[in-house]
Amino acid sequence: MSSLLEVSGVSVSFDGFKAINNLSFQIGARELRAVIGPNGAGKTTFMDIVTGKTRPDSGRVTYGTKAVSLLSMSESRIAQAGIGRKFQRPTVFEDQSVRANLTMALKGDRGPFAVLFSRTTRAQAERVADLAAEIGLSGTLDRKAGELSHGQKQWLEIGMLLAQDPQLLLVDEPAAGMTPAEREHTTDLLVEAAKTRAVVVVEHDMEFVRRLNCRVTVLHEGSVLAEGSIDHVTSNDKVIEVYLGR
Ligand SMILES: Nc1ncnc2c1ncn2[C@@H]1O[C@H](COP(=O)(O)OP(=O)(O)OP(=O)(O)O)[C@@H](O)[C@H]1O
Repeated sequence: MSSLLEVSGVSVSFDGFKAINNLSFQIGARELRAVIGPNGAGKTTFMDIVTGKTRPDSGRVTYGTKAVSLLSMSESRIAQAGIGRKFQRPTVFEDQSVRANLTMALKGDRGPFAVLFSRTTRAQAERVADLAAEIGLSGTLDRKAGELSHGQKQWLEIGMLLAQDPQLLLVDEPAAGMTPAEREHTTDLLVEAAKTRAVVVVEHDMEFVRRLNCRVTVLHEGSVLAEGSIDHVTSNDKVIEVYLGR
């Protein structure tokens, strides 16, 4: 399988402390991957490097069929090239409807002004309806985003990212603060999204990771400690020692 993203031998230090240490990581074009590891393992820094927020001291990061280097690209160019990132806290426009939030997120630079004062084309309306169905918010399109539950806001934000049609989606702790039913829906949503793109999920909740039913990468001290199925990594002695506990 050819990789969509390839990180090779990447290191980065902050004030002499190696947060990422000779890290290598690959993900295929239609793959769901969970990234786990103890606090301070380097999960956030890894995503910061992929999205261009942090520049590594050494190593390579290449992306796409032409294997272009992301290291010389700005954060906004990396986003335009199809890498989307969902942070832990949802950042939807609370005063706008779910429909307006999704419409604004569609490709084509539709800011709030354009959405409020120009007509939405039929194609855009259909795309918004499809996205709402995909994230399970079809029944809430006319409600203000601020009225949604925490879980629904997270799904709306995932929908807004999907509206940009990213090839690689990085998602930080999507299950945090969700009810069991919301977690289940989130699992389905991420599994579905990964059928047409690569999705990396950073998550601490092991039950949630198990339900994703995907390959798992365990980070520790800025490197890959173990990688494989959930059963493979959770039976690894080193993983038990540094992360899961005995
Ligand atoms: N800008 C920075 N300056 C100094 N140290 C940093 C900086 N960013 C990260 N670090 C350090 O690098 C290490 C890795 O941090 P990172 O946030 O990537 O870990 P993490 O795996 O995401 O942890 P958590 O699960 O707690 O979110 C930590 O020891 C952290 O304190």
